[in-house]
Amino acid sequence: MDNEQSPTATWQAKHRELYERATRHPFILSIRDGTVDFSSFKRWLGQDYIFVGEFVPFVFSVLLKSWKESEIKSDIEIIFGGAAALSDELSWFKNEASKWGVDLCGITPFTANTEYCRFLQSFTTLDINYTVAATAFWAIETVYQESFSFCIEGDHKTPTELLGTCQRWGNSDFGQYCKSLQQIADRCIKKATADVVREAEEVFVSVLKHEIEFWNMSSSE
Ligand SMILES: Cc1ncc(CO)c(N)n1
Repeated sequence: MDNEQSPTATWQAKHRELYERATRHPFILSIRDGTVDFSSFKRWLGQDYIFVGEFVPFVFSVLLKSWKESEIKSDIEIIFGGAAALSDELSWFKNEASKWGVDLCGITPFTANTEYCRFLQSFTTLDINYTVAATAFWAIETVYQESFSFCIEGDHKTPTELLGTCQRWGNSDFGQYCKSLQQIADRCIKKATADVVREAEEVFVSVLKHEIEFWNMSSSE
C-alpha cells in the first residue's frame, strides 16, 4: 500500500521501534520458539479475559459512533461483525481457562491491565469522536493479529497446546478484518481536522505502549 494513501501505515513506519516492541514482544517470541513458560500463558489468559470484558463496551461505543457519524454502511457492518464476535470470544476464554485450570472468577487485574481498561473506558464517552475511536480499535486488534500470526508463520516451534490461541487472532480472516478496520481509520483520518489527526496518532502510540505493558505483565511475575 502506498504510504501516502494510508496515514495509519505512515504511523506504523514512523513509530517502528514501538510497533515492533508491541508486535514482536519477548513473550510472543517465546511462544514462537517454544520456550514459553506455561504459567505466563495462564496469567495472560486470565488477564486477557478481564480485558475483553472491558473491550465489549468499547467496541459497542465505536459501533454507536459509526452509526451516528459514518455515512458509509460497510463501516457499520464491519464493526458490527467485530462486536458480534465478542460473545464467542468470551466463551472461548471460558473454555480455554477450564482446559488450563485457570479460575476466571478469582482473578484480580494487574496494574497494567487496570490502566489499559481505564484507557478503553475513556473512549465510551460521546465527546470522543469516531476517527479517534476507530484508530484505537484498529490498533488494538492489529497488535494481536501481527503478534499471533507471527507465531504460526514460517519455521515456528509454537507448542501444540497454544496453536488454537495463536490461530484465533493470527488467522487470515482476522487479518482481513484488521485490514478493513485500517481502511475505515484511514478514510476517517484523511477527512479529519489537524487536531483530530494529532489526537488519533497519539492514541495509536498509547495503544502500542499499553500493549507492551500488557505483554510485560503477562510474561513476568
Ligand atoms: C490486550 C489485548 N489487546 C488486544 C486484543 C485483541 O482483541 C486483546 N484481546 N487483548
